[in-house]
Amino acid sequence: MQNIIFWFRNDLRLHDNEAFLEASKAGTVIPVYVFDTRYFEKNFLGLKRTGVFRTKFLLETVEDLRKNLQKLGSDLIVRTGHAEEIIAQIATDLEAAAIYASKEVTQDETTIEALLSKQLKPLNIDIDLIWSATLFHARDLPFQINFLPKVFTDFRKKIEKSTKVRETFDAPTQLAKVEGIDLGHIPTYQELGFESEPVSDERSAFTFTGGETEGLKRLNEYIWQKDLLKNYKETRNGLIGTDYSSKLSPWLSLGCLSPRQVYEEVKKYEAEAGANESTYWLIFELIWRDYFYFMALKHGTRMFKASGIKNDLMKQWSRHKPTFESWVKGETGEPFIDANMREIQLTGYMSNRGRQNVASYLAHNLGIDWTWGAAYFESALIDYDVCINWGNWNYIAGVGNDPQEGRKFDIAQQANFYDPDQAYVKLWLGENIHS
Ligand SMILES: Cc1cc2nc3c(=O)[nH]c(=O)nc-3n(C[C@H](O)[C@H](O)[C@H](O)COP(=O)(O)OP(=O)(O)OC[C@H]3O[C@@H](n4cnc5c(N)ncnc54)[C@H](O)[C@@H]3O)c2cc1C
Repeated sequence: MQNIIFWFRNDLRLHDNEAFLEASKAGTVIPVYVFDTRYFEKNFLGLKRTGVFRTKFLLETVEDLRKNLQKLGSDLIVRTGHAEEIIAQIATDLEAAAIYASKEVTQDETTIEALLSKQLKPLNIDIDLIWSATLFHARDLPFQINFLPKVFTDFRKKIEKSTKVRETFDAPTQLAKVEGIDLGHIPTYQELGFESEPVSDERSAFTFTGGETEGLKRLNEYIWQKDLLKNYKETRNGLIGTDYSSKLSPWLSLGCLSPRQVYEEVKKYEAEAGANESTYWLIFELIWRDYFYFMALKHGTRMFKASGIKNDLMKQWSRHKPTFESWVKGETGEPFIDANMREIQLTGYMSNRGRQNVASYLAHNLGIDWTWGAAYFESALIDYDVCINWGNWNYIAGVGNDPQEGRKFDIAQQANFYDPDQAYVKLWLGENIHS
């Protein structure tokens, strides 16, 4: 049987992984994961692109993936370096016939794909990139990507009317042994440039562990064991604790969970326990997630520029560092903002309600270049997803497609409504809520 390299990227799972399944059918699959050092470098703000909370989650995820592959008779080759060089080297050493991987959509990721493709050309090795990140398959969109509707509601209505979510793929049940190559070790925090692992905070709303196994467990706990889905729409704007929203985002972002798996579980619940607005709303949020992926596909690098996908060159942004730093540290003097910014700094997680408010505050109240906020989120968030993060920031900063021309929140009103007794603010800022 010919050797086929499977390059794991942001699809760190065995269930519903079409690319992996195809690779395992095409020959002896050699699973590889590369800790690409470019993602651990510092960005223009001097922050590591992948901060310590996401690193922890990623390390746990790769460890879990390796264990799950071992259970099927295979293993995971782990390397640290530049993905295109490492994958091409392994392919050469093992005389691989082809590389399979999941397709990505954004600039850095597609650049790496192109670099790999270039390295493979003289070796005459094919690369097969398979779409796997979204609920609705890119090929099933009822329009060409250039005609992606400018408004989310139009997108949602069109796709719900004419497109079916494809069925999930089962995980393979048995795999061939990986032989003739050093498996390599999962890097330590120090090897990735951190002094130590993060300190956990007992106030955290995210207390879970990385990996497909834990992701599937949380999905089951959220929908079935704790029966939380049935009230999701009413609780989702909560601020404290693990259960006000699903907390599936870190697993979805690394691909430990597939959105179609979540969809099927929701449908199963609806069939058994009944559908309601809440059960639909989780799917509605996954459609938002899809929208940002397709937006990234359509608009490319524009999403990362201050002028945004709208190419708004008129809007002037401040780049006043001390003001930005006060936002990062949670020292703006606005308690609701400061509490949220402390939470993200100390845990890597922040509620959706918090994210909307702090992003609006940075862009509209402080007038700071919103790309700084997005880059800070990239470093700090445990669930960072390039499409969702930059897409949401575009939207809130008013340089996206939002017909409302930006989302300026009245912070005091939001705090009164979502944190009426100040329990959240007190949790993060202490009893005397002056930051
Ligand atoms: C400025 C800003 C930046 C954000 N950055 C990210 C990011 O990097 N990664 C990320 O996963 N989410 C991001 N979000 C979206 C959202 O805040 C998180 O997905 C959500 O808070 C995660 O918690 P949950 O899984 O409990 O969400 P739930 O409310 O349980 O939602 C279920 C799932 O739906 C998707 N979803 C929910 N809200 C949104 C949304 N607004 N846009 C797109 N998809 C959504 C997520 O995959 C989420 O896991 C951002 C939102 C804002 C306003």
